Amino acid sequence: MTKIGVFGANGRMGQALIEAVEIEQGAQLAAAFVRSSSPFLETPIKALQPVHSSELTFSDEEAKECHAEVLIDFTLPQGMLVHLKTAIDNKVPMVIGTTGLADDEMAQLREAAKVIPIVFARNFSVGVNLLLNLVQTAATKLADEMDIEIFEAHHRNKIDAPSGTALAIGEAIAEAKGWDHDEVARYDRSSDHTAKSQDEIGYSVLRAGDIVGEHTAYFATMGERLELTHKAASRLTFASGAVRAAQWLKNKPAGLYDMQDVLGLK
Ligand SMILES: NC(=O)C1=CN([C@@H]2O[C@H](COP(=O)(O)OP(=O)(O)OC[C@H]3O[C@@H](n4cnc5c(N)ncnc54)[C@H](OP(=O)(O)O)[C@@H]3O)[C@@H](O)[C@H]2O)C=CC1
Ligand SMILES: O=C(O)C1=N[C@H](C(=O)O)C[C@H](O)C1
Repeated sequence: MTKIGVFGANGRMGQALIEAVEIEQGAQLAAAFVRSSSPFLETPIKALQPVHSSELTFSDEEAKECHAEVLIDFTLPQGMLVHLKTAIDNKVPMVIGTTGLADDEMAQLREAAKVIPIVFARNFSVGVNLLLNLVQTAATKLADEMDIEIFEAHHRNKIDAPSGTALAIGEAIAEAKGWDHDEVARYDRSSDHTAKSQDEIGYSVLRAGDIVGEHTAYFATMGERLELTHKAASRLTFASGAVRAAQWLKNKPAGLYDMQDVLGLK
């Protein structure tokens, strides 16, 4: 049995994580945390996620006392860093799905992984993690004059762009091509009126309605086009992957792991 603590329990992913812990065999909810300023503090978990118990939510400042064997964070970068400090101070492994991390925030995560085991993934679905391998095959096997573009679509409330998954796909392609991702990524064509180069990865973004998460990598040339697409239909897909990662991580040594490690896809 793996006892799991969930941060951001009132968030979209927090609620999906509580449901996933309930569903997954061998997982148990140690505690659900919200911010100490949250209107959801000390409300029944059942109010957030009906399938769960009527135990109350705790403040994330109380996480050190919850006896969780693994902590899961899908919040925002500034919240994740506070929660990460709690995990380090208490030597508790952590699963992190928060996206939109700046370089210095990513550096802090890497430092933390020298002390505790961490699974960090910008997408916890099986399909996207397979897609990361498929785009590398396409990037290396297809002719060099292919145009490479990445499109992502998400719900209206997503604030980081491009999505963490889109960037992970672009970074996987850049690695396969031997490119420096930061040099080849092109995010905005509105002020740069030059033709498409085959040595660049273009990104485009859509935000609308309740789209859970869709990603397409395009490999196009004259006369043909390959599109590799993943569509998530439910947040439970990501949440179940994160709970699986937590169970996998429980007894691992300190280090930075990703979902491909968990799934054995490397
Ligand atoms: N890796 C993956 O597979 C996936 C990653 N994500 C990522 O997960 C993250 C959350 O997404 P989502 O659930 O849709 O977002 P929501 O806005 O629904 O939830 C965010 C949660 O984080 C909490 N939070 C925000 N800031 C802080 C802070 N400073 N300290 C403590 N808690 C804080 C919020 O609390 P409050 O309500 O009090 O503000 C809320 O509970 C995003 O980064 C998203 O990209 C999402 C899906 C899949
Ligand atoms: O915010 C979301 O919703 C999602 N975020 C992740 C990302 O940024 O890639 C994963 C998923 O697509 C949903």
